[in-house]
Amino acid sequence: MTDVKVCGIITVEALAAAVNGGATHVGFVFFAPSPRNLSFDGAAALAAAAPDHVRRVGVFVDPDEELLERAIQAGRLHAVQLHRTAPQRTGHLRQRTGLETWTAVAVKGRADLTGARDYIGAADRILFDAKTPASAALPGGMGVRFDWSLLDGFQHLLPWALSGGLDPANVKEAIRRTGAPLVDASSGLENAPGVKSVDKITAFLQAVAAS
Ligand SMILES: O=C(O)c1ccccc1NCC(=O)[C@H](O)[C@H](O)COP(=O)(O)O
Repeated sequence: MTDVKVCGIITVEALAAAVNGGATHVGFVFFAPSPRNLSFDGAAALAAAAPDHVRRVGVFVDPDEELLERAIQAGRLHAVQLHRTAPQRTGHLRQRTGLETWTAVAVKGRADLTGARDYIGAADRILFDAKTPASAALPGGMGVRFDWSLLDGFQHLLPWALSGGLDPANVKEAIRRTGAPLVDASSGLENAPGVKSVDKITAFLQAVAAS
């Protein structure tokens, strides 16, 4: 069975759809420019509504330690996911927080994959996500997909996840093609940026369960 992270949840309705549909992880974004950005109060409210068996992952872009600490407490986070980071910084934050730590590796070409090896000993999981354009405001959550064939024959030395442009229509093929142990989606489960669709979340989780 493939694990699923529904990322960018900001309402209890979306949270309930993810939990009831069998998501193993939910993602709370703490990045002000994102349409999915959560306040600390918002994160606390969602955490109070979430059963503990569904892992709460905080999503951060090169965060300072105060933001990280406050978000971890508010969202009672089980894990942190770091974008635009580096191995040493990741290892430092992992040690400081004591939490499971994911790092996003932005992929456009095969050379991008090799950077994942630098996180051995620093991160607990690699999230292979599509590289968003340099001009984009966000490093994730943009519905950009990378060429899954780049993962062909890649030797994964850490637990990993597949992300970037996944939606209810393509996730089965993504799992078949890559063998991903965990899939992560955000904008493909929305009707507009930041507006999650209960129907799309449900359909996504059903498609994963059927794969
Ligand atoms: O989702 C955001 O707004 C976001 C903002 C800043 C950094 C990361 C962000 N999302 C990270 C995720 O884990 C997304 O689920 C992942 O990038 C895939 O997004 P999508 O292509 O929209 O499914």
